[in-house]
Amino acid sequence: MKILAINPGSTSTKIAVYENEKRLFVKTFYHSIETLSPFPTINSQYEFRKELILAELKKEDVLFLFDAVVGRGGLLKPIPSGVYEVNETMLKDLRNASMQHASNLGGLLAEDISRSIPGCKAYIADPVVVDELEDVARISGLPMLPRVSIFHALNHKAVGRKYARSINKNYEKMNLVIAHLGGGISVAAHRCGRVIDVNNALNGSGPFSPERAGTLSARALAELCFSGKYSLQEIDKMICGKGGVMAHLGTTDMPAVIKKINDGDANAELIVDAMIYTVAKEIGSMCVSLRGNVDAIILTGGIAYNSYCVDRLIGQIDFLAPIHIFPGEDEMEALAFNALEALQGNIVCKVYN
Ligand SMILES: Nc1ncnc2c1ncn2[C@@H]1O[C@H](COP(=O)(O)OP(=O)(O)OP(=O)(O)O)[C@@H](O)[C@H]1O
Ligand SMILES: CCCC(=O)O
Repeated sequence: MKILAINPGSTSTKIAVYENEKRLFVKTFYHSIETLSPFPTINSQYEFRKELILAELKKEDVLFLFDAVVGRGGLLKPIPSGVYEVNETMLKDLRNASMQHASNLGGLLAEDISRSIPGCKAYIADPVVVDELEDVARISGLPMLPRVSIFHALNHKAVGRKYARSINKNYEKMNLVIAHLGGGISVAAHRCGRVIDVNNALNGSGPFSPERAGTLSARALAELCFSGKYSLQEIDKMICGKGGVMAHLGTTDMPAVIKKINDGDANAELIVDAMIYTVAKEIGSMCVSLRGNVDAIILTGGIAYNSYCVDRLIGQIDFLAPIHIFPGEDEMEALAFNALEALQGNIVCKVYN
């Protein structure tokens, strides 16, 4: 079985081709701010990203050989974890998503490319809107603003399963707290294979991150909104894109920030320590969601490569449960393996409606 996986990110498009479980090639196209600035919306980047992918596949001579094309899915309606065959309802919701997110292009590109290949399936797997919250975790202090599950579901699930396999256990029988530490940060309580609580990593809840503001004072934010100084778009950017470390230090490049700290920048040190402190508190809170019954805490995402951040974080949470580090992310492999399982009939595809 040959599978094409597509993962559109805010500043990159990653593609990978798999023959069953073997990766044949992977390619990351980085998109500079200058390249993307002519596009007013994420959806308007569609043709640009599609042409890049098709040109690469032609170069590799694999264009018409796929059994499935699988894309990272976007801001759909909340859905259970799993693999979904792309259908008309999904395409419509991806085109009209209420928020911009690069992963909205994943399902659209998968369907478009698969259409010209006879018998080829189009899938998405574990999109950012995977929702397995317990009822109590949905309720906020305002009925009209319930808590919402938006997080790095694909990598959370892949890393949870990988850790369980590494100790010959079943992910569905374990209790894990997983923290994805990337440009955005999500911390989730996984109880027996279900994410019963997680911060909304996109929309201002939980820890602050390299580019997101995390939980803010509601009243102070309301005052900012009504100050007349900012548009909704500008406030949106403060919450997601230009918040967090970016707002304090003008960069999301954590290795560069750590270098500043090593060169004696006390303010950079304070900001990174503060970010780590918010992550540690969120991890503690997810341990409470699991009533202290936690088999392991797993740290993943780009920042998990960095010993400064990881050591400080561990220093604050090591009394809670054993900690394991899975740096980076496994999203391409997770997409391809999910598609392979669906093609082979080992899992039943879910229907989006
Ligand atoms: N070796 C490293 N040491 C420290 N930080 C790193 C390292 N590599 C990447 N990062 C930081 O991790 C963040 C990006 O992480 P990652 O690549 O997991 O996320 P992303 O795909 O950009 O965003 P997200 O994870 O929110 O989808 C950036 O802030 C980057 O500076
Ligand atoms: C929260 C979902 C993925 C991301 O944009 O960081």
